[in-house]
Amino acid sequence: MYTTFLAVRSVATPAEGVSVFDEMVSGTERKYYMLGGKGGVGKTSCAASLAVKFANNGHPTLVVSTDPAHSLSDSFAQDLTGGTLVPVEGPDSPLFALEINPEKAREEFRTATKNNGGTGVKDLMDGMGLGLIAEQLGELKLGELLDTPPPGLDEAIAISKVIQFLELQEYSMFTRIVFDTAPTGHTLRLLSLPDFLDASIGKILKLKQKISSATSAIKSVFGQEQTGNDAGDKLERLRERMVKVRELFRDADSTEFVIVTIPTVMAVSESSRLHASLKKENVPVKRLIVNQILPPSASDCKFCAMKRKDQMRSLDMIGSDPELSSLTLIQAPLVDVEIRGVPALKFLGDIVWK
Ligand SMILES: Nc1ncnc2c1ncn2[C@@H]1O[C@H](COP(=O)(O)OP(=O)(O)OP(=O)(O)O)[C@@H](O)[C@H]1O
Repeated sequence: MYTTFLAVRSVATPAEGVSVFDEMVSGTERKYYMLGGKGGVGKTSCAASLAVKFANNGHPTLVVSTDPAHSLSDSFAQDLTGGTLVPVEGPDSPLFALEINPEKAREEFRTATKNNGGTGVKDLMDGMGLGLIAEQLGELKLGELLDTPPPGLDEAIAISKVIQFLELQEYSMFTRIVFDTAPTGHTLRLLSLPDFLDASIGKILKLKQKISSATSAIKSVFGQEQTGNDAGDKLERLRERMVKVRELFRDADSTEFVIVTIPTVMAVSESSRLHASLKKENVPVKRLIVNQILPPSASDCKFCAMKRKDQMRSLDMIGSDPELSSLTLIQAPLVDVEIRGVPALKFLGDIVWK
């Protein structure tokens, strides 16, 4: 059995009589929760426990991971891999998981782009004496961009894939969607990425348009069959989805980014920087989970006493940090067993999400 001591304290208390979780669970319109923070602080455990709690409170819920390490499978102690919707056994209402492998998503996108246009268009252009435009297209280096992706591109493509899925009928049932996001650095880069993608994809699309009007003029002279512009369409759809992701991240009515941290000076400092950058990007943040707090004990060993004192200092630091002090603080204890499987996640969820 799990034993714990728990304190959920609010620095900025939510509206009188309304608990943190009441606010999160109310309403049947779709809401997104994104959990982010430094590696290893407990994002996956908190995300999975929130998803279990939503499902146990009547919300058909989807929990998404774009982490190549497949930590959701480990956390739920069930095989949730495969890149498609997988039901999670245990909760009262439907809970599904979706694990997207970012590297695989980029590879799929690259293959599709290559097959549908990349080299195909170039060969066609060469054959028609339009090598110059083909070279220009080559200079845009889409292949290279996908071979050596800039930081965050994998996650961006993976998240855009999730957004694409969410448009499908089978996903319409979900009223709560919980993202177990990538670690801090990647998350930040991802948030600034859509602007970059927007610019580079826009450039590619313009050139594609130029080429297709040139080729259709030539084709109409020689009576050749018109080929599709699938790669262009694909890029356009990726661009549209990236814009959607950016809007979704910033929509305070439907989305909340929850920062997860641990009580160490390093983690708190990083969380403070994370909140500052999220604010700059207009991403709505209301809550900060401080996870793995040592519970008090009557018979304290010297190590525990020292450790707890250290943790208290970090908590005080949060209280006086200009970035973090305005957030609702949720303290979660370090429990004495590893949190794996639905019963353990329910246990953690009942502690964290009150
Ligand atoms: N409050 C807690 N008490 C005890 N163990 C915990 C607690 N929170 C998390 N853990 C354990 O810590 C480990 C890391 O947790 P988790 O995988 O949730 O972190 P993460 O931030 O998602 O990590 P990563 O960034 O590597 O994906 C796991 O073994 C988990 O069971």
